[in-house]
Amino acid sequence: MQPTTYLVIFGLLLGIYLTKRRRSSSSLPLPPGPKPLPIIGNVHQAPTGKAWLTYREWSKEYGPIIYANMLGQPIVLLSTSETAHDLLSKRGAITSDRPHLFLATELALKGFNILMMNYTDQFKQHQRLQVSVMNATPAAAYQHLQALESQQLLLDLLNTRGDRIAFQEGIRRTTASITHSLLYGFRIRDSNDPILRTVLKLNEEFSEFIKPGANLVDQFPVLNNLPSFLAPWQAKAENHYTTKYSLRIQNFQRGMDSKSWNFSKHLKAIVEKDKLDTPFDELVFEIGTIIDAALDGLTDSLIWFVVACITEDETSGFIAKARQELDAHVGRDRLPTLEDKPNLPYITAIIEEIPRWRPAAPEGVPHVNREEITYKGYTIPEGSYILPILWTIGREEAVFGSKPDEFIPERWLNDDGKTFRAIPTAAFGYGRRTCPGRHIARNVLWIVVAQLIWSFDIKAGVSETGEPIVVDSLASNDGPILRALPFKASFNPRGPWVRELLTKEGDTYSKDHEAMLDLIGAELGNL
Ligand code: HEM
Repeated sequence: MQPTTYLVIFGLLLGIYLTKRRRSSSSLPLPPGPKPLPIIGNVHQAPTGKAWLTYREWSKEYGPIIYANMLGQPIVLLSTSETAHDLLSKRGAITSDRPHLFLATELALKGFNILMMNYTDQFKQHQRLQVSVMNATPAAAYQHLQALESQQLLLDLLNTRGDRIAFQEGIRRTTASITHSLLYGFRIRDSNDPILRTVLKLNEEFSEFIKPGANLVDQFPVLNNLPSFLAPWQAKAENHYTTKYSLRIQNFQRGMDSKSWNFSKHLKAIVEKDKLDTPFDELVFEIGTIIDAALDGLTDSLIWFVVACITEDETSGFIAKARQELDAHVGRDRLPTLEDKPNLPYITAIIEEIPRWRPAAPEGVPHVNREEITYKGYTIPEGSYILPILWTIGREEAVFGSKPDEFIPERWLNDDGKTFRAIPTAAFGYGRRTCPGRHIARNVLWIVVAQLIWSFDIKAGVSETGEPIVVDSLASNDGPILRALPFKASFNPRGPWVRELLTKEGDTYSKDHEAMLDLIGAELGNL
């Protein structure tokens, strides 16, 4: 490189540093963390992949609250339930904003994404809309529709024996069909459905956009003035936005045209009735973002459950324990339903253990503090990106007990095996930005997991020579959504009663889906 090039890069870095540098009024020190270099801070130590593993190591060295600085941007990593609750829940009034998006992501979103919106009055209005369809009471009304899709998954697995299909696709169809039914009133029958494929592609693209350093323009916004043939991110972002826009408008219109009740109709009616200041496009994008947020968390958690089954330590035998409970309380003549939940605490413990063991967002979703904070003798500068590291928080032995890397549902139960220990969950985030879909998520996971355990022996897939294929329970992508790498599994019915029951119940596509949605609408209308 020419010396002038070095000079230009240095100038740009200095510019970024000076713009982002925070001035503190406090005399208290910053929290501990890896030693920074002048100007670039800790950029040279930033993890290049699976950051949650590095952050866990840092927490062993520096403690529960860590400070790092990326080109002047303060980053605060929290590794315990206590620090996350203190800073994100108790001080939620000042720690519920989100970071500025990178420029390329801004271009791709053109401004609106509720997940990344600051905690403003406009956001609170959206939150009220979400609560009307997602808090615990309305969530309970969706259980029959969720059970219908779960039953379809069982049938699909039964008819293909699981090992001959990519069972992951069957799970994805199920979660996509639940979400699209509720939000827009139509089912997804096939994992190759073009709507589902487009949502997945857009989610994948979005994950790429938000990665630090994904596009040079994120670090050097001035580059956006280059002619478009030298600025490839512009076309990429425009294409992302237009695809998303047309998908969302089409889905919303389908929701409106559908004969039955759905979230789109319900939320539009609230906006009109309460004369809310929510523009049409914003409502349409809000509903689309709910699909994006729901789909990955649900699908990946269920796939991690299959990993837990395949890699379970024979001595812990969590499947055997769950079956004992199912056999005692449900029997073999019917599938378990959410109404059985009070009698099946071990299944509920499994549902809590899945996202502790493999959190959908292992590095958390960043919060931003609008004011400087003093905490435990440290100062946290205003505008810090505060990350609850859900991977590490869920592995805190003082809270969750020993062997935190292992899948042990018992950690959620008292010694009587029936009542629950009062331990904080981490997987759904904290404070005013806690996942609003957590009630729906827990119900979906509960129904699908209970019915899968009731129906199948879930084992590793076999090689061409008939040997079980070993699955590495840590094999995953690099995030930000934790996804198991593809693997084979086999789903064999536990006994003849399974096929008998599922065959007798028959194909779910002949059921009156619209009537089920209308029943939900009537129930919500009575709340
Ligand atoms: C196992 C499944 C799921 C997991 C583990 C999960 C986890 C999370 C986490 C960690 C956050 C960020 C919280 C924070 O900022 O502190 C979040 C946000 C969100 N989740 Fe979920 N989620 C799941 C399923 C769902 C479902 C089913 C829905 C919708 C039906 C949903 C809708 C949302 C939305 C809209 C947000 C943004 C909230 C905000 O920014 O205020 N999630 N989720």
